[in-house]
Amino acid sequence: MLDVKHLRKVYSGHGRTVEAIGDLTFHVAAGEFVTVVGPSGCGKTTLLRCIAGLLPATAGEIRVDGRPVSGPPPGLAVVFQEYGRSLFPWLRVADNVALPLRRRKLSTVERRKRVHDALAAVGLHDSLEAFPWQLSGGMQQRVAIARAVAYEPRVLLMDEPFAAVDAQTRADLEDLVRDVWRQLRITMVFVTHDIDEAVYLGQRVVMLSRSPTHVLDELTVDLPDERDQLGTRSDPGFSKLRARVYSQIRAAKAPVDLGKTAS
Ligand SMILES: Nc1ncnc2c1ncn2[C@@H]1O[C@H](COP(=O)(O)OP(=O)(O)OP(=O)(O)O)[C@@H](O)[C@H]1O
Repeated sequence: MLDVKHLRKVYSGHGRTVEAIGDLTFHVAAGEFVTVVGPSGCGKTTLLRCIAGLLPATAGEIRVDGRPVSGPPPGLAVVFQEYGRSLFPWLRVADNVALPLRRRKLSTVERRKRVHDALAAVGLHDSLEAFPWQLSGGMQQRVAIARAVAYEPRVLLMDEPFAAVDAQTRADLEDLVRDVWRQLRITMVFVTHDIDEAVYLGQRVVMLSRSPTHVLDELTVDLPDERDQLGTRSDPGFSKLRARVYSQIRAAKAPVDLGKTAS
């Protein structure tokens, strides 16, 4: 479904050259939930922008459904970290969610149904008429997720989407994302610097080195599909997995701001 092959990305300009991504190769199968974890500044956002066709690769290739990415691929949606900047403050919630559907040839009835269903799926069926600035940060991020879901993407990329919300809201949103994935079986690529989040959410964790980035290792998360914040996180299997991810990244001499430490 998604193939990243020898991806390299170098930024240059204003007398400065940054090799953000050195040589990245990994594969994501259709319907799989893959989390990508790496230290702050290792090129996670750069990677997602390249996959989303928003940034050209310096070298290497990305394919979605076998087709090389040279612009935004059809059927792919992205949820960014900065929900405050991704929603239009002058549009009501329902109109924000309906926005990407404008290009699709849908009847008004079908469009309304998709918007309503997507907002219901994220628990915001009663906020259709609200403006984004009337909602909390967590609710705004739910709107951004609903907008992506309403589009019915085959691939959903998420770029540290919960980094700016409080711990309780973050836990709720993590469960929401897993529910959405389990219902719709979209192919998910979720990047985070939080090791616990990567293990809790993913079926597989791809671990990245510091820039110039390469894949350190990949780990299958052999935890049951049915997960919950208390039970799963206190499971000895969960602790083992997060310790493995933590030690891999620490062994690569990552900086200290790597989310939570393993115990
Ligand atoms: N437009 C740009 N021009 C030049 N350098 C850039 C640009 N965008 C990112 N970089 C550099 O590329 C590297 C990777 O940045 P990127 O934002 O992709 O990392 P990240 O892992 O997403 O970071 P964080 O976890 O802090 O969000 C960094 O050194 C950054 O300074």
